[in-house]
Amino acid sequence: MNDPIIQLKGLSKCYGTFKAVDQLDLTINKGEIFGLLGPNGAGKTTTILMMLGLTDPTSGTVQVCGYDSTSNPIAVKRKVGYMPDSVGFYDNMTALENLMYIAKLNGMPEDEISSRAIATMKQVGLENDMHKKTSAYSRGMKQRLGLADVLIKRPDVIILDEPTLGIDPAGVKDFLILIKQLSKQQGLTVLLSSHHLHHVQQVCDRVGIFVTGKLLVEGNINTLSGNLFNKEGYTTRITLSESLAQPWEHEMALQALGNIKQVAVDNNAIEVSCFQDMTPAIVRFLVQKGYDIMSVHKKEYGLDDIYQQYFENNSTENITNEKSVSFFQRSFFKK
Ligand SMILES: Nc1ncnc2c1ncn2[C@@H]1O[C@H](COP(=O)(O)OP(=O)(O)OP(=O)(O)O)[C@@H](O)[C@H]1O
Repeated sequence: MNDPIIQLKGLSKCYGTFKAVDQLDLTINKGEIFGLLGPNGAGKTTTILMMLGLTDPTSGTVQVCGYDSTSNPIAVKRKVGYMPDSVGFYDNMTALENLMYIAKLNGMPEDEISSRAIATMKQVGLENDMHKKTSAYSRGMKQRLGLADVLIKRPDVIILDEPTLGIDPAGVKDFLILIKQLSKQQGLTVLLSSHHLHHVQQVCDRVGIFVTGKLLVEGNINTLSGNLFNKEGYTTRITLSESLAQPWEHEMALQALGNIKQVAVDNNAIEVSCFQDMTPAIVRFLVQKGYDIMSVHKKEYGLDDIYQQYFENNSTENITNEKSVSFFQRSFFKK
C-alpha cells in the first residue's frame, strides 16, 4: 500500500544561474528502500540537503514525515537519521562511549542512554566489539557504528550516502542484509545514495536515476528492465556436453519452432534469441535430438544495463557535452 513519507514537488535548487536540481517530483513510501543513483554532480547530495532542511530550495516543496523541511527543519531532523559517506569518531573513546555521546547530543534522557546504546550496538552486530576504541575499528565496523549513531534516535527515515564505500565484499553483504532487515522488520524507510549499482540492485525496492539535476526515471528494477528490454526479446544460452560441427544440422528445425529470431552456435554452446521466451521448447528439442545439456542460462538485464540504456538514450537530450559523457561513464562505473 502506498503511504508517502517523502514527497518532493517541483523541487529546484539554483546556485546563481546554475541549476543543481531541476523540477524534481518524487514520492517515497513508508518502508521502502529507495536507491538514489547518478554520476558525480547529478544533484543527489543537494536533494538530500533539501530533504534535511540544511539548504533551502529555490522553488518547489519538500515534505518529510509530514513536515515541510524548509519551514520546519527541526521536526524533520528528529525523524530522519543521516549517515554521510565518511563518519568521524573520537578515537580515544570506545565505540560504546562514542555512541552514548551521540545519544546525549540528541537529547536522550540520561537514564536511557546506556541501555539504548547497548541495544543499538547489538542491532548493528557490534556487541562483541563495543568496548574497543574506535581507533581499532575497521572501515566496515565504523560504517556499522555510523549506522548505530543514526539508529539510536529511532528515526522513521534513514538517509545513507555511499554506505558501502571501502568495505570488503563480505562486509558489504552483511551491511546490506542489515539494512534490508531494518527496513522490513521495523518499517524503516531507507534512502540510499550510491555509485555501486550491484549493491543498489541487491537491496533497493525502487531506484531513481539522476542526471544533471533531473530525475531521468524512477521505478522498480524489474519494471524498468521490462520496459526497456522486452523489445529486445529473450536470449537463452545452452551449453552441451559436446561441440557442434558448423553449419549445425538442426538449426533449420530449431528455427521452425517459431518465435525465434536468431540461432548462433559456438563450439558446445547454442545461443537463441526469441521474440517470446522459448526456453522450455528449445530444451525439449535438444533433448529429443539426443544432446546432453550441461547448463541453461536466460539473459537477464540488471541495473547496469538499465543505467547504460538510459544514459545512451538520453545522452543527446540531457548531456550535450561529449566530455561529460565519457566522464559520466568512467566515474559512475568505477568500482
Ligand atoms: N554550494 C554550492 N555552490 C555552487 N555549486 C554547488 C554547490 N553545491 C553543489 N554545487 C553544484 O551542484 C551540482 C550538484 O552537486 P551535488 O553535490 O548535489 O551532486 P551529487 O550528485 O551529490 O554528486 P556526487 O556523486 O559527486 O556526490 C554540482 O555541479 C556541484 O558542483
